[in-house]
Amino acid sequence: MTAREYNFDGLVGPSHNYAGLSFGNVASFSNVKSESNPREAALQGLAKMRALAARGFGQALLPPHARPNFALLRSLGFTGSDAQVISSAAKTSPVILAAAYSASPMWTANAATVSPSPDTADGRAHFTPANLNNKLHRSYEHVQTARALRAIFHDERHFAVHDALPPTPAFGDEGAANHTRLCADHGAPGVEMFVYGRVEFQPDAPSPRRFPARQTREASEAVARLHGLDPRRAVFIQQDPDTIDQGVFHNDVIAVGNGNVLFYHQQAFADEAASLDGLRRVLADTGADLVAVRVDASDVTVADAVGSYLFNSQLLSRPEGGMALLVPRECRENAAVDRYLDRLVASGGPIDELLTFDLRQSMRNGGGPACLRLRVALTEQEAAAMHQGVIMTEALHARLVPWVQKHYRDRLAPADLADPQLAVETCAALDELTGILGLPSLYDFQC
Ligand SMILES: N=C(N)NCCC[C@H](NC(=O)CCC(=O)O)C(=O)O
Repeated sequence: MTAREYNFDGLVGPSHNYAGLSFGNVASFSNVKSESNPREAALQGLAKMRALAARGFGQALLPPHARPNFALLRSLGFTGSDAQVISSAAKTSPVILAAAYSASPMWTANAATVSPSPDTADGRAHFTPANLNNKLHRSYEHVQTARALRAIFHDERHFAVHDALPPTPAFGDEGAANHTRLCADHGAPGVEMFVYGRVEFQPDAPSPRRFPARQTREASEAVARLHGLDPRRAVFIQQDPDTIDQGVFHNDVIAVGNGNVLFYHQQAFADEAASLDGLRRVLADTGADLVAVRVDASDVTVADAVGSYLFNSQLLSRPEGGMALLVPRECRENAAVDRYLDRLVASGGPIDELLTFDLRQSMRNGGGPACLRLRVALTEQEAAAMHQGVIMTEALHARLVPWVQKHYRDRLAPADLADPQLAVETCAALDELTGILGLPSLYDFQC
């Protein structure tokens, strides 16, 4: 069956800001309390979506979440009118207010894990929203994510959207950022590779010492079970705990795969040789040969990988053949990475084109091109069955740009989160957005 990969990018919400909420994410911590530009962030994201759609890649979007999250604030004891809730949270605990205001759902690689229909026992595409329970500001995203996914993938003959895993450290789940599907073809059964940072029920297993391992093996195994994956085609690999301690808080900061190609850093996995052997063997059973593009530490250090987000690139199969690597501008500004990339595309290997995008606003919170997208491989029938209003087209882009320009601020400082007007503006923006996307009643405030 022919199938095509769609990248569902997170549309950046109007409250995009730098609050330093993600311990272990170097960029989030370094840019804490600096001023953001939500308008520019949204336009940078839209420019990427538009360019990929224009090149013939499947491109769609996931809408932002309502902010601030009043349910969270009220559950933590802030009372009164919406304006009073904001004002008392701002006075008592600005960090809680920032958590309730985070635009982090823009990083849709963490929205869910997706198994396309050729991999699952019931022949449907399965989605499990990630519980993201390692960070307060991300731990409640799954509620709205499930709602949006159920609205878009509403046809239960084709799609199954599960609830998130139990929100407890044993089942820490960060979604597709730690999940890579390798295959001969999107429409053929593939190998699903789950990368975890620690094992809850085996306390002597290696784990990082400095920064948290957000994904557990137990969570990855549970998602594979929920999706009805064939155990012979699901592979579980441990991330190198030392790289987590150097700021590699998700596997997609150190490796990316597409088709039969795995582009990865030598220090990505705890046991590189065994991991690669296992993958190669399992992939061979599906009729595909693994092409491993290994980046040596002598060419690019882990620090350079984290600073440039080389591996947080999108590896894309061009409709006309060959693969392009979409990298953030920071890769061209890092001398070692820049040199490496020039050699990579000239090497005669599978990656023969570079696309460079300015995603600085998102990058400053540790979100590169690959963080901004959720990959969903769909057959033609499935693509026709999903909600069409979220598919990126020139026409949709042309409606969204003025919508952003009308509603988004061009500067947001931490103190601005205390301004009750920001909540009013956000609500108006999202209300209008549901009209543009044709997704009525997407948010609680609309019910
Ligand atoms: N690697 C992938 N797939 N995603 C990147 C997510 C970045 C996100 N940053 C933040 O949540 C920062 C928010 C702040 O500090 O304001 C995170 O750490 O979870």
